[in-house]
Amino acid sequence: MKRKGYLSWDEYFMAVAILSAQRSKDPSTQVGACIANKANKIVGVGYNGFPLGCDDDDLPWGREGDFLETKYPYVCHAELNAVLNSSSRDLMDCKIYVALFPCNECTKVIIQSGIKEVIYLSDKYKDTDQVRASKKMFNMSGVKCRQLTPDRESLLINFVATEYV
Ligand SMILES: O=c1[nH]c(=O)n([C@H]2C[C@H](O)[C@@H](COP(=O)(O)O)O2)cc1CO
Ligand SMILES: [Zn+2]
Repeated sequence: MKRKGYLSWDEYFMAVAILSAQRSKDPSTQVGACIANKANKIVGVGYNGFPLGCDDDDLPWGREGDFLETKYPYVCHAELNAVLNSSSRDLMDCKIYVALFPCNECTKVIIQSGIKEVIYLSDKYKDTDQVRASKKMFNMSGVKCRQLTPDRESLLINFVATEYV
C-alpha cells in the first residue's frame, strides 16, 4: 500500500518556494518562488536578492531613510528571479508558487511570461495600492490567483545523515 502523508503537488511546489527563500540575505523578508509547468515539472526557482555582480555586503539591506541607502532600488524580487532563472523560454500555462501575493512589478513579469496561475499563502499587503494594481492586472489578463491552505502547518528538513542508515 502506498505511503500516507506524502506531499501534494501544491505543498511540494510551495515547499520548494519556501526552501528557496532560505537563500535570501534580506534580514526582514525572505521570499521564494517556484514555477511549475503543466506536467508538474519545476522549470524555475528564485528568491529575493541583489543583481548578479552586486555584492550582498556592498549594498544596503535597510528599509528606511534615503531611498538610495535602502534595499528597495536594488533588490530583485523572487518572482522576477524565478522567471529569469527558468530553464525554459516558454512559461505559457505554467503556475507560480509564492508565499506572498506578488507586487505590481512582478505581476507584469508574470503576465508577460505566459504564466496562468498564481498560488500564494499570504496576502498581507492586500490593502496596498501595489497589490490592488496586481489584482486588477491579473483579472484583466485572465491569470487565476488562488490562496493555498495546506493540510500541514510545517515540514521538517532533517540534515542528520543517520536518519538514512
Ligand atoms: O512579491 C514580492 N517579492 C519579493 O521578493 N519581495 C521582496 C523584496 C524585498 O527584499 C522584500 C520586502 O521587504 P520588506 O518586507 O522589508 O519591505 O521582499 C517582496 C514582494 C512583495 O512586494
Ligand atoms: Zn515583486
